[in-house]
Formats: sequence, C-alpha cells, structure tokens
Amino acid sequence: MRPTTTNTTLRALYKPQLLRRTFTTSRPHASRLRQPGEPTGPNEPPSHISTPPSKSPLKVWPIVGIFALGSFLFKKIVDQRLEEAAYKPQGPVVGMPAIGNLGATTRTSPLWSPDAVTVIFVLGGPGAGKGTQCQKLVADYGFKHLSAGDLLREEQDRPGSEFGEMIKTYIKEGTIVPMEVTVQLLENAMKASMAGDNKKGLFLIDGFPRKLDQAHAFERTVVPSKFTLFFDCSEAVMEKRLLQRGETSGRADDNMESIKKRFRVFVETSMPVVNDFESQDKVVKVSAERSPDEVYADVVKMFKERGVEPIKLKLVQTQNA
Ligand SMILES: Nc1ncnc2c1ncn2[C@@H]1O[C@H](COP(=O)(O)OP(=O)(O)O)[C@@H](O)[C@H]1O
Ligand SMILES: O=c1ccn([C@@H]2O[C@H](COP(=O)(O)OP(=O)(O)O)[C@@H](O)[C@H]2O)c(=O)[nH]1
Repeated sequence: MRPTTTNTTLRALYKPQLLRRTFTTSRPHASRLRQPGEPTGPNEPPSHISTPPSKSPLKVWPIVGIFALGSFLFKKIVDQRLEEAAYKPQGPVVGMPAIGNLGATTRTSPLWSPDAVTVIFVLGGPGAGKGTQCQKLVADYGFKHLSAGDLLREEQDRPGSEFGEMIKTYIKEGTIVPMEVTVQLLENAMKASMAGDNKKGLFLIDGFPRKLDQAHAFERTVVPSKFTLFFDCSEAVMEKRLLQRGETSGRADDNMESIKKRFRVFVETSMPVVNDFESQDKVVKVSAERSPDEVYADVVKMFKERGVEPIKLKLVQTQNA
C-alpha cells in the first residue's frame, strides 16, 4: 500500500539522520572513539566519574549577559510605552483642555436630559439686540446668560490659551470658530454655573449655534434645546446699531469691514440653523426693530405661550393662591 511504502521510505531516509544528529549534537565523536572508562578528552575525567553539566563561566556568562541586557531593554521599552499611554497633554488651565483633548463633542449621548437642564438658544444677526434682551430675561426669569461670543473673547484673552490666536482670527474675519472649542467652553460654563447658584440649570445661550454642525453637536452631546428665540432685524438697522456700539465696545469686529463679513456669514451659515429649528417647530420669532422694551414685551408674551413664566410672576401667583 502506498502509505506503508511512503512510511518505510521516510523512515529509511530520516532515521539515520536523526540518529546522527542526536550523536553529533550531544557529544561529537564520543560513541566512535571512546572506550568504557576512557576519558573523553585531555581535560575531562573518565566517564565513570560523574561530572555536572559544564559550568564554565565562559559559556554561561555571555548567555546570562545577553538575557539580562535583553530583559533590561524590554523593561525600558515597556516602561516607555506605559508612560506614553498615560500621558495626556493638559490645557493651560483646569477647565479648558488642550486641543487634542476637547471631549465635549465626542460623546454619543447628551450629558443632561432636557428635563433636568433648560436651554433656550438666542439667535439673530449681529447687532439684532440678543445681548440686550438676554439681560432683561436674566433679571425676570432667573436664567443664566451664556454668550458664546463673550466666552470666546474671554478664552482669546486668557494668558496661555492655546486657542487665543485662532479665536482672534475667526472673530476678526467674522467666521465661525471650530465647534469643538465653543461647545467645550459652553459645557464648562454650564457645569460651573450649575455647581454654583444655578442648581435648576436654566440657560439662555446667546449667539449660538451659528452653524448646523454646532447645533447638532450641542444637542447630541450636551442637551437638546427647549426652543430658539430668534430676533428678526434688517441689515440696515443692525449696521447702524453695530457702528454705534463700536464707538465704545472696543471689539475688533465692530467695524464696517468685519460687519459686512459677519452679515454674509449670518445669512449663509447661521440662517440654515434657524430654518432647521423652525422645521422642528422650535423657533420663537420676534421682530427686533422697535425699542428694547417693546421687543421685550413681545418676548415675554411668546415665552408665556411656550409655558415659560417669569420668576416674579410665579411669586405673585403663589402669594395670591
Ligand atoms: N431694540 C433696540 N433698539 C435700539 N438699539 C438697540 C436695541 N437693542 C440693542 N440695541 C443696541 O444695539 C447694539 C447691539 O445690541 P446687542 O444687544 O449688543 O446685540 P447683539 O448681542 O445681537 O450683537 C447695542 O449698542 C445696543 O445697546
Ligand atoms: O458660536 C459662536 C459664537 C460666536 N462666534 C464668533 O464670535 C463673533 C462675535 O459673536 P457675538 O455673538 O459676540 O456677536 P454678534 O456678532 O452677535 O454681535 C462671531 O462673529 C464669530 O466670529 C463663533 O465663532 N461661534
């Protein structure tokens, strides 16, 4: 049979070689030359005197040395890798991580539920009066007002900020700072506010989101908004207000050149956010061209329709009840 022939052939071929290999590796020439009791070499005792395996330092130490060196190098590499893995670049101050570590937008679910934290976005063109109206709302409703622009300017001016120069350029050009930075700043400010006196987590987020990616990232990773308060205002009116504000604001973008750029960015980039929220029935629109008080009266009315009441009014109701 074929397998038998093959096995026999294999045995014939390999057995002597295996045997020969066994002899040659253990003690060369021993079986051929040595007689019983005869010394195996000039420096070796006769074979009946048992000898321990060779302990010659010349043979052992190189191996031990190589092994020790290998272990030492291996340990060094492992230690270095562990150190690298543990190293996380730190931001210049606690609260704002380094660029590589901006984690706010990487979460897969919101940090807070809209039942626990109320966020109302406040949008409108540059100079529409967002900040002015927010101040009034803070006084009457107890909201914490967070202006994305103010947070960015603070970060820009913070000594040691690795985002400072970048923010400066974006603001001067009227373009939108990468959302990772703005969302992280907002999240930090919200946490700080809630750790302080804003236990209820009531926020007006002013001048944000100005771009769809910001809107989606914030709602996906921080908290879905309740609705957006949108101030509708013509460019002519906004321009007049901004130039007037520029006389005292000291802002690098309250000048004609930056204003024009901001208007264009607002129409092209920020209006799609308002339209997106509108399609979800999440926009409260108020005309912003009248006096601040008249605009505010409308805001209060619209908030009431959405079930948001001023704190003072609630107190009066409690006293009457
Ligand atoms: N309804 C208004 N009528 C006239 N001036 C206003 C009104 N609202 C705000 N302003 C003024 O216009 C400028 C821009 O207002 P601001 O609230 O800073 O706008 P935004 O935050 O939208 O840029 C400020 O100087 C402010 O005093
Ligand atoms: O989410 C934001 C909000 C503001 N900005 C920048 O900050 C500037 C000023 O915004 P702010 O809301 O302070 O002023 P406004 O333009 O409404 O007067 C904008 O033009 C942008 O360059 C930004 O990049 N992302």
